Amino acid sequence: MTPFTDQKADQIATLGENGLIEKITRWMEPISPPPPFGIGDDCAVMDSGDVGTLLVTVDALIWNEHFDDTFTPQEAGAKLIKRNLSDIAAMGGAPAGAVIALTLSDDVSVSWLEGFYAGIRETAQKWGFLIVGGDVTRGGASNFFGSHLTLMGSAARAIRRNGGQQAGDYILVTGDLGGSRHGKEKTFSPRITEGQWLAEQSVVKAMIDVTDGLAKDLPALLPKGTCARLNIDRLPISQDACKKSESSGKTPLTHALGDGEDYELLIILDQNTDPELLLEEWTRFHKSSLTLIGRIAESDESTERRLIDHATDQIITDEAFQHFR
Ligand SMILES: Nc1ncnc2c1ncn2[C@@H]1O[C@H](COP(=O)(O)OP(=O)(O)OP(=O)(O)O)[C@@H](O)[C@H]1O
Ligand SMILES: Cc1ncc(C[n+]2csc(CCOP(=O)(O)O)c2C)c(N)n1
Ligand SMILES: [Mg+2]
Repeated sequence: MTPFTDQKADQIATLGENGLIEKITRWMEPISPPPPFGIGDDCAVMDSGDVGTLLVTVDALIWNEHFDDTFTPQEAGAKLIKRNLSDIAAMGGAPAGAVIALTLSDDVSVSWLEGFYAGIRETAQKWGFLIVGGDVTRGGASNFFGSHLTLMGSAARAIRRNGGQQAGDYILVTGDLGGSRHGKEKTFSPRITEGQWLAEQSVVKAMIDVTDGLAKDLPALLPKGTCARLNIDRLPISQDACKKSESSGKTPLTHALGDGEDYELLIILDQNTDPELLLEEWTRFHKSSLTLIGRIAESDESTERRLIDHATDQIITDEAFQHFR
């Protein structure tokens, strides 16, 4: 029996990425605790007694899915590390050690791999953690390169996706959004320092990193019975999103909400605080920007977990990035 099928109804493409993870969550239920200890957050949280809170995350870098021939091998290696660091940042953590699994076809170049590992080495050194092992396995005769990094870390206070946020709380985002294929997919810097600083602020309730686009990652922070009311004119839309819109025929807003690979932090702030105070403090410590983009609000069924344009009351319908679609 092969892992593959010709039956459309049985293909993961019919299910979509979210549907597949929902299924896996159900299949795993007896052996997988609820988040943040199991499936459902940026990292899994493990209680390690007196060492503090441990974080674990795994993310892939696959040829023609996450990088292409415009990448140098160093950029590809760095991206594998930075994608995982972004998830540690989203919990307010620091990286501690990692293992790498490679799945390679026979024709992968040794000199390319050397460059790939140089990118890994430089990036891990920059962020101060060790690669403690890994695995190599064969992925067919030709044209396959897959890599997976399992990264462990720790956090004094791990910020979850669900931190008891509710209608009235503020929504903020670091950096700017959209157009990542124009360069940010290679040059982004994971928001590790920013994530740790935010975790020290008791008014920060919840956090996620924006990898699939605001249109998908913001709903993951919205409790049942709520929506996000956004001040669209305040949304930090990148220059690259505007550049992209010139050739795509889509609006810069559509790119900002749906391109993905922003690797920014999306933050929920307690409503019983003045967000201006946090924004002011922020500028004293960080070069990157932080923007207040809206608030969580109560919703009816038709607007539940949707993004609403606060100025017009219209539902924003943009699609985010999804695999298997
Ligand atoms: N194959 C799988 N088996 C078990 N759990 C999974 C699997 N794939 C994803 N998950 C879990 O589902 C949750 C959501 O996964 P998702 O990949 O969307 O999060 P993420 O890692 O933050 O996103 P990204 O991959 O864009 O960085 C996470 O808790 C993750 O550990
Ligand atoms: C060759 C190539 N094709 C497509 C893209 C765009 N892309 C790939 S993965 C992803 C979102 C997060 O994925 P994941 O859920 O795997 O973390 C996006 C926006 C790219 N960068 N390079
Ligand atoms: Mg994440």
